[in-house]
Amino acid sequence: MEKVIDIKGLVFKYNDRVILDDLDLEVRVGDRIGLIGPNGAGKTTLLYIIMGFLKPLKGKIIILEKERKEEKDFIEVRQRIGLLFQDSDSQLFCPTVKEDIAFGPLNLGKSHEEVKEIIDKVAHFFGITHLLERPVYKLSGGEKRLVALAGIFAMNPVCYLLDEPSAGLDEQSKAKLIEFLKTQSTYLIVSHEKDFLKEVSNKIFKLEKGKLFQLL
Ligand SMILES: Nc1ncnc2c1ncn2[C@@H]1O[C@H](COP(=O)(O)OP(=O)(O)OP(=O)(O)O)[C@@H](O)[C@H]1O
Repeated sequence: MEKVIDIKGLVFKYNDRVILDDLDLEVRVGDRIGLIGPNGAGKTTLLYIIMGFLKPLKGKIIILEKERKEEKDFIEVRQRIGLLFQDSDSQLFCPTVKEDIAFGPLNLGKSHEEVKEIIDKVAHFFGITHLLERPVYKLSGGEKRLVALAGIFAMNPVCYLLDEPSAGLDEQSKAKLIEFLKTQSTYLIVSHEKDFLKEVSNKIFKLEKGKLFQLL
């Protein structure tokens, strides 16, 4: 597989307002893409369309070499592409951190033994072992972000879509995030932090007036 995502001629409107206007996007294996753009430009909307949460008016969406149109086409997409929501509260819904991280791999059919090993590995990597038994709602914003990242990492996706992953992270947690990204090969990151994006991206695009412009 060469292209993970191949989108052509995407048009999306909220009511009569055009958000994405004949937009093309390719994410190839090995692409580490940074996506910037003004508030309200449509960056999150684009990620939601890739995951099948929003339906475009027009456009061809090929993900993992298959055209995706209907709801059922996106089941595989959601199993193999990891989305980090901008708001961690949209991501975390289990009573405890441990259950939240276990949810994805259990859903993928991993055994309880395998899931236990995965939880140990990702919790250790993100330095959140001490949080595993804690209720999710009692975590701080930065802790929630790390737990959400660990939950996606646990699913071993082929590509990550990360919506402002560094927002609210302290220096140490941001360094962890960067270390994590260096172990991954294919991702698209939405962020307003240009220095962070320069450090972790090999291509940078700007979304403006409904279209993507390559800056780097
Ligand atoms: N359900 C909705 N109905 C109407 N307009 C909406 C709806 N959801 C989002 N929008 C609008 O669509 C536009 C694009 O939103 P989106 O969240 O994709 O922007 P963004 O580029 O991710 O912005 P930010 O950088 O602020 O996170 C915004 O102007 C937003 O107000």
